[in-house]
Amino acid sequence: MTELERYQQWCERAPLNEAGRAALAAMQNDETERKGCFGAELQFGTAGIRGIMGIGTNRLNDFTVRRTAQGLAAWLTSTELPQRCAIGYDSRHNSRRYAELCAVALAERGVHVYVYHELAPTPMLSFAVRQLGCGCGIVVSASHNAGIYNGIKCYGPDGCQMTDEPAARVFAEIEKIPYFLPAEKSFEDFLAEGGVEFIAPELWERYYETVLGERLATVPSDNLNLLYTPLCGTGNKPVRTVLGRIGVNVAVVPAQEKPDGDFKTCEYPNPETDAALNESYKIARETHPDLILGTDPDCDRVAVAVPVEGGFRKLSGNELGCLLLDYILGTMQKAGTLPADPVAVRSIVSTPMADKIAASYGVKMRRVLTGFKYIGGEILALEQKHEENRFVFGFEESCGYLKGTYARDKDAVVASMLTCDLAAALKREGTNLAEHMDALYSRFGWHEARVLSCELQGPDAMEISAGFMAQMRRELPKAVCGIAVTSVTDYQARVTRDLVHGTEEAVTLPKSNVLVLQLGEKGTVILRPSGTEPKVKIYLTAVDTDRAAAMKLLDDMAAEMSGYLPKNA
Ligand SMILES: O=P(O)(O)OC[C@H]1O[C@H](O)[C@H](O)[C@@H](O)[C@@H]1O
Repeated sequence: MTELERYQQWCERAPLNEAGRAALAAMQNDETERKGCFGAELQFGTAGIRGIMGIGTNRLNDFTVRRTAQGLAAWLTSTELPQRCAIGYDSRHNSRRYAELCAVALAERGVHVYVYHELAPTPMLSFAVRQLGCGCGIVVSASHNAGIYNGIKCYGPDGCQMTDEPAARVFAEIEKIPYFLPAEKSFEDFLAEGGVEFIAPELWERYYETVLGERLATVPSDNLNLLYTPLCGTGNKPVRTVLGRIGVNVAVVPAQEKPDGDFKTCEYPNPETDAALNESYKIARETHPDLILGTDPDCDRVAVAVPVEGGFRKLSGNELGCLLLDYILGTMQKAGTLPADPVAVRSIVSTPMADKIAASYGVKMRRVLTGFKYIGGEILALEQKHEENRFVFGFEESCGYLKGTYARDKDAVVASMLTCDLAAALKREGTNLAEHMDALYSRFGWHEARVLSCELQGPDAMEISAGFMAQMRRELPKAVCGIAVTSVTDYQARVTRDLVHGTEEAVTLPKSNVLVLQLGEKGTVILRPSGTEPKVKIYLTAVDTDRAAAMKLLDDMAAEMSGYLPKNA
């Protein structure tokens, strides 16, 4: 179907209210807007289906949400899996509404639905899927995206976001479903009949106990003064509960304490950005906490900053990953609790420094594609061999971390707890996370990293990003900053070409639109389109035994590589 045909179909058949009809009419002569709304249908990306809320096949709205849940229900009812689904949602506009629409779509097909009675973190949904023996799960959230977005993340029976294969099967079901199948019963009807029920408060308590069970510290962290922000999302209650129980003195950023779909004072609540903590910095200048910590709206990722002379040093996702990895492996090794043949996992775009830290404890780091679902997939593979206790830690440079196997998605609650315990232990030794990080750099080499990204505007974003990757494949740089490219890995073609020896090796990871240029021991350049936002990303790493040299190289690499970014930004 063409964009115009889709538009026409909605004009004729969509049961819209007056505002909806007016929005459709306004698009008639506005090709850009129409293309944005009807130019495509929402697709599964890095983290499920995500899009701007609005009218059309390419937007999140009652019809596309209902259809997605109907597709999920069609898939579930065609399997032997338990006919149960758990649903969670965050603080975004329409999140609760979409959660109810999803519940109805599943209950209509005889699936028993459990819904959180109030907003809850993504990892708590993952936990609920496992605890309640569900065949699938849903989180209504667009994670870190700006407030105009929302999304539907779909989970499998292991509590992990669906990986490519099941997601493709669900997607095939979604595509068979017409957009405007009316619902005969309401959410309240199903609640009254028992087809839908709220998740019991006991599960919250069990989750807290489980997270606390992952603790490594043996003394309270009551020497730590923390400034915390839930960034207007779901973290406020669970993070404060867990940190309270380990003794941390927590002050909360008032303007960001309550749920707010507009994310006022943090319009782009992405923990990868320094700006996510701007409001916290204002307060910290007055209150002088030991540490600042923020969790993103669905509380699966965490941002951490340390007050340093003259300001604040925000740790990157890679840095916190290295600190937590070293803390976990070091503490477990000392306590004699490190399992035999431990498994730690990172994504291919996360820092290789973690591999060196892991190796120093005799642990081999596994690498997976971008998307925490692939880390969850590694845990599932271990579980199938009854070896899940070998999993010690998983992380991504985008600020997602998991210790434990009780959830199969990144968990900012457990990450906050471990970070605070480590910070408290360091404070007792007269140091802090920033200095400790620098000590790791001195030991393992300075791995300076930066992500360049370019936001693509307008309805042609997908084509521009595809064009960018194709162009890079056609005209691969032979050198970056005068450093020869020693190998190129194309995850799409699933091959690594060693340019020094002229050999080729097959890539074992699934196909993905990613290109990796290796600059010998000096660094890497990785290119991929984002799967959650209209962006292309270039991940740079510069390595040197000298800090200034690594930073200089990184700056030079950034200057050179930014010239390759598409121009419509
Ligand atoms: O780089 P993107 O595709 O935009 O994804 C950004 C992040 O989104 C989600 O949080 C995924 O779980 C992460 O794995 C990913 O790194």
